Amino acid sequence: MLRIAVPNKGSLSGPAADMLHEAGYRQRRESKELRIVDPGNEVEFFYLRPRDIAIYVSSGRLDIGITGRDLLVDSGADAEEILPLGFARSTFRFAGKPGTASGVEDLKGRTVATSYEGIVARHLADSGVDASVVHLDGAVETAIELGVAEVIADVVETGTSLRNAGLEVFGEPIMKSEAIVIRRTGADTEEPKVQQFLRRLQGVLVARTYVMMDYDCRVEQLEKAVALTPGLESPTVSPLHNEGWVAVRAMVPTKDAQRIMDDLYAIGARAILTTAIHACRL
Ligand SMILES: Nc1ncnc2c1ncn2[C@@H]1O[C@H](COP(=O)(O)OP(=O)(O)OP(=O)(O)O)[C@@H](O)[C@H]1O
Ligand SMILES: O=P(O)(O)OC[C@H]1O[C@H](OP(=O)(O)OP(=O)(O)O)[C@H](O)[C@@H]1O
Ligand SMILES: [Mg+2]
Repeated sequence: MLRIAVPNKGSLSGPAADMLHEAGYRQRRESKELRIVDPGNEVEFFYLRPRDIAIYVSSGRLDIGITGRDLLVDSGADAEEILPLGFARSTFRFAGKPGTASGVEDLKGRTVATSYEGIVARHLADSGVDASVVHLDGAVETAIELGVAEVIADVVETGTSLRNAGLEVFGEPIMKSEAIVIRRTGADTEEPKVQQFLRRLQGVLVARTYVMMDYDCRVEQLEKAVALTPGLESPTVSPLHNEGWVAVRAMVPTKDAQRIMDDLYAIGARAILTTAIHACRL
C-alpha cells in the first residue's frame, strides 16, 4: 500500500484534495479525519500539517508527500521535489515600511521576523549578511507595527496583506514556490505504485492545461494549420467525404485556444471546436 502525506489545513489542503479526487482517489469526507485508506487504489492518505510533511517523508515512513516548495526548503529535511503541481503559487520576499531597505545587503544588524526561519537564515548566510531572525507563527505583517522587527520575510501572492499593513517588498524574490510532490532523497521512484500515482497527477495537470481542438481545413492549408496545432506528438488527420478537405484533431494549451481558433479561421479552417479533457495518460 502506497502511503501518502496530504496537507490537512491552509492554502494547500483544498487544492491538494481536489487534485487527488480528480485523479480518482478517495478523499476524506470530514476535516477531522487524520487518515483514510483507499483500498481500490491500494493507497493510504495521512492528513498532516503542511509544515510537518517533509519531515515525515524524509523519515521514510511515508512514501510520498504533497507540500509547498518553500516549506520543503525551510524544513531542511532530507526530501526532494519530484513533480510540481501548479497550485499555491507564491513568492517569498522581504518587506518593510517604505524606505527601510533596498536589498538584503542593507539588513546587517537588523531584525527580520518570519515563519520561515530556515529559508531566511540560509539566504542571509549565503548573502554574507549578519542579521537577527525572530520566528513568528503567522500574521507576520503585524510584527513591524508592533515593534518586534524592522523587516519581515513572508509569502506574497497578490500583495494584499502587505498593502493592508502599509508595507512594500524590497530586493530580489528569495524564492518562488508552488505545491509539489516530494519523496525521501534518493528513494526509488521507479517503483510501479509511485509511477502510477505520478502518472495520475500528471494526467490531471494535462487535463487542466489542455483542450482538444477539432477542425476541418482544405488540404492545401494543412501544413499551415498543423503548424498552429502541432499537438503533443503529432495531430490526427482524417480524410473528409468532401474531396480536398481533411479533419484535424490536436491538443492545444487552453490559454492559447482562442488565439489559435482565430488564426485557424483566418487561414480558412472551419467547424473549429474545442472540448475539455477530463483525464489522460500521456
Ligand atoms: N496567500 C497564498 N497564496 C498562495 N499560496 C500561499 C498563500 N499563503 C500560503 N501559501 C502557500 O501555502 C503553503 C503554506 O501552507 P500553510 O498551510 O502553512 O500556510 P497557510 O496557507 O498560510 O495556512 P495557515 O497560515 O492558515 O496555517 C506554502 O507553500 C505557501 O507558499
Ligand atoms: O499576498 P497575499 O495574497 O495577501 O497572500 C500572502 C499572505 O497569505 C498568507 O497568509 P495567511 O492568510 O495564511 O495568514 P498567516 O500569515 O497567519 O499565515 C501569507 O502568510 C501572507 O500573509
Ligand atoms: Mg499562512
